[in-house]
Amino acid sequence: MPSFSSSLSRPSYCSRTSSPFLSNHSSLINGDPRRSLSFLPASPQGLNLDELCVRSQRKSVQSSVAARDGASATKSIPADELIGGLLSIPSQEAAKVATEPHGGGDKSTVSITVVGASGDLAKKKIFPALFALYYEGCLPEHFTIYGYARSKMTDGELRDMVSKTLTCRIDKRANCGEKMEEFLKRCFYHTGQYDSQEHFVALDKKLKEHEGGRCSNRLFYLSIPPNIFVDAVKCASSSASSVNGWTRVIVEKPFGRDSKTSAALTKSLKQYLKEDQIFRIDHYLGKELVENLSVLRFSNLIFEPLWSRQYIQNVQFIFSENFGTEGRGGYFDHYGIIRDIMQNHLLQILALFAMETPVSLDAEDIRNEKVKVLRSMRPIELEDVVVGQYKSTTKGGVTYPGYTDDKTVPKDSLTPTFAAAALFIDNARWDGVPFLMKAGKALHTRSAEIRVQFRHVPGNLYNRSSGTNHDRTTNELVIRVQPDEGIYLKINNKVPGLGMRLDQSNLNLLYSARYSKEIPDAYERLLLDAIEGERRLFIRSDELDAAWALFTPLLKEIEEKKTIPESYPYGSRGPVGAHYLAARHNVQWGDLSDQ
Ligand SMILES: NC(=O)C1=CN([C@@H]2O[C@H](COP(=O)(O)OP(=O)(O)OC[C@H]3O[C@@H](n4cnc5c(N)ncnc54)[C@H](OP(=O)(O)O)[C@@H]3O)[C@@H](O)[C@H]2O)C=CC1
Ligand SMILES: O=C1O[C@H](COP(=O)(O)O)[C@@H](O)[C@H](O)[C@H]1O
Repeated sequence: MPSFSSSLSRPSYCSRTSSPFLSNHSSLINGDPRRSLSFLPASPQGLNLDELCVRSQRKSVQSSVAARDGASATKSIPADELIGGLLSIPSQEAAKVATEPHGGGDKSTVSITVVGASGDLAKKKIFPALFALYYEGCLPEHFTIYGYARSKMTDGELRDMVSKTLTCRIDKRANCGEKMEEFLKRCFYHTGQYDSQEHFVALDKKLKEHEGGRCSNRLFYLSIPPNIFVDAVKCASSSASSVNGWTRVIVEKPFGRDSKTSAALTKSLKQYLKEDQIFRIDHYLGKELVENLSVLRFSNLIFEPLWSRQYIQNVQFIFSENFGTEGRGGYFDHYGIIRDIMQNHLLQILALFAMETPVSLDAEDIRNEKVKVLRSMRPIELEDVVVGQYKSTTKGGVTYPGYTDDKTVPKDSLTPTFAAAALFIDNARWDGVPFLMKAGKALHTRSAEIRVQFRHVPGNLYNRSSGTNHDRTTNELVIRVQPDEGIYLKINNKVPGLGMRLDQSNLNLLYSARYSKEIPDAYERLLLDAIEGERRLFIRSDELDAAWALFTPLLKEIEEKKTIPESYPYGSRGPVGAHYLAARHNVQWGDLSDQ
């Protein structure tokens, strides 16, 4: 098979040079192919690490920043703003940085602080993703990981906790134990309050010890409840920012619960951080098949010409989980499925799916196109939405709890655990095409997929000759995000034999059959991107504003009218209302007819 890999010497697993996105980005946008080799900071201004560390002494650098309206503008930004609010590099350190020769990644460090390290997400996703990156050789030579939380823990206890969550890649178990040991030795813990400058100053001191006078880059991952985001950012930025490299903060969702609260959060964060330091994570954008969506469309001649109202009858974004809110009812009840899944994960995929061809594969060009799609969306009508809530059911002698059986959920809660909606994009490409979304918890299966149903063949010859209505069996392209990642295209074919019977079959790219490699977790990709300063898969503030502008009026209406969700049994296919909704738009849910 032809290989698209470049000869750059980054480990092949984490090298995204085979991706058109990164090859363009690293070599053309930053103009410095070394960035992908040595973890030089991906500053938007195209400086390499050596330059940034030295120039930060001079108080001012030229920085090309993405303007909020998406246009790129070059303006002068004081270096102290650029690097996170502090500029107190000791002169010996500065001199050291300035006199070191260019070209090596070995004089920079990356310190990753997981804020909220004792929590569920940190254990489940962040530490395992960091280990996977280390295991595959994707982390820079000098890196340190700090867990930060209020819980009292020693370094050893953190390592114990983390070690329980680590797994090895299926295809490389050989020296896994050794790698784990090495990784754990790079993990440390600091106990502190999220609003204590003093505790962050102490963290800073420890980080500096590990950084050993090298040019330091710092990444903070806010894996804490949203009500303490701003406190933690305030303390991290003013007491533990890097003084000579970059400082970035990954912020987990929820980013507010409506336009107003989201804008307030953004405003507060921007008191302490520049937009280009904020990495708003939507982990669905880090999923392999979501990444592949643009590749599929823009690098295959056969798809892009079909990508419009002319050939596509409807598009479906389906998310389903076969478990309830177990353990997260308190959080969930405040948000509901529309905020938890639709306004972010599904809408982000929709925007990627429907955007116009970006000018380039640069983050700003892609995000500009996504924003345009979001701004072109028609306000969502309540009548185009169905909400549901799961109820208890007993199957095979086992009783599954209803949503309101969760002790952390009020008995009279109207929070939807299921929603289906028809959305429209009022632009020339998509005029009149229903974009259906469906998301639910406690359904019969766990899956996430994108379904593209094409129009019927005009004047289908086989309708006439066989007397069968083949208009029902249109082509359908399915991108199965999870599980069993794959892409398949439903086509019509003749059943072999002397007669003329038509059948529908799948042209199937099943990843597990095609590739022996394990698919990386979304958090691995996103953490690596944040370390590299690649913003393409993170949400820019204007994207977030547009997403909330679309959903806020609907959410308000649902809440004000106290819309009663339709009940559905735990483990079922969801409320029947979803079928009527689809039928009103002349659509059948593909996941139901595809069993
Ligand atoms: N868990 C998941 O699957 C997902 C989580 N997220 C988001 O990621 C973030 C972290 O999630 P998760 O790990 O589940 O959260 P947790 O509830 O587990 O909280 C993480 C840590 O924050 C501290 N904490 C919890 N509540 C408070 C509080 N009221 N005040 C101060 N500190 C508190 C605790 O650490 P300590 O007491 O030691 O300080 C806790 O271990 C949240 O924003 C969540 O919405 C997003 C997607 C999925
Ligand atoms: O963001 C969230 O996502 C998870 C589902 O993520 P997945 O990668 O396991 O599909 C969902 O369970 C959770 O409610 C939501 O907050």
